[in-house]
Amino acid sequence: MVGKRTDYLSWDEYFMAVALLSGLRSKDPNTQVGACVANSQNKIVGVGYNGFPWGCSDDELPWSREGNYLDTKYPYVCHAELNAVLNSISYDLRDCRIYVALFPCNECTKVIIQAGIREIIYLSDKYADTDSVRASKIMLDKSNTSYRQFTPDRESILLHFSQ
Ligand SMILES: O=c1[nH]c(=O)n([C@H]2C[C@H](O)[C@@H](COP(=O)(O)O)O2)cc1CO
Ligand SMILES: [Zn+2]
Repeated sequence: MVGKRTDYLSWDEYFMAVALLSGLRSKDPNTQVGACVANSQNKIVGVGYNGFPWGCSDDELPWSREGNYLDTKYPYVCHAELNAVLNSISYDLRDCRIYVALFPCNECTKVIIQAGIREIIYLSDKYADTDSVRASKIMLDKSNTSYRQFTPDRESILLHFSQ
């Protein structure tokens, strides 16, 4: 009897990889964030990445990090998590999980909690020492929304377009 493949992706690896793949769509030159929402049946119900709102051209708005506020990306960019929730095919995200490349900021955390998402699985926590992420954790703890860091069992996943 031929047994099953053994190196198939786990659900966590699969959804995190979809989040990272989505992040590759981002035009942000500094930080590309992707997010993937999966429901309790392990179906993907929303994906997103950081980018400017509909109709706001990437060629007309700045991707700068520094300078006058209005000349930076910060007031304009929609975060990956917000887009994943807004792009969702399901209105009700109760009991879903969200996979994100970067720990959610406080504004996305509000969106995640209000949408009813019950768990955040993140890869990087590079802004852990900011008040935004501290506020996220305060709100997540109070609302009993769990979060855990994704610990990969493999270094990378390779995709080949030529078979
Ligand atoms: O949770 C997040 N989700 C998300 O999409 N982002 C986006 C906004 C910006 O485009 C970029 C952060 O830019 P920077 O690392 O250069 O400050 O990542 C940032 C965060 C956390 O700050
Ligand atoms: Zn955010």
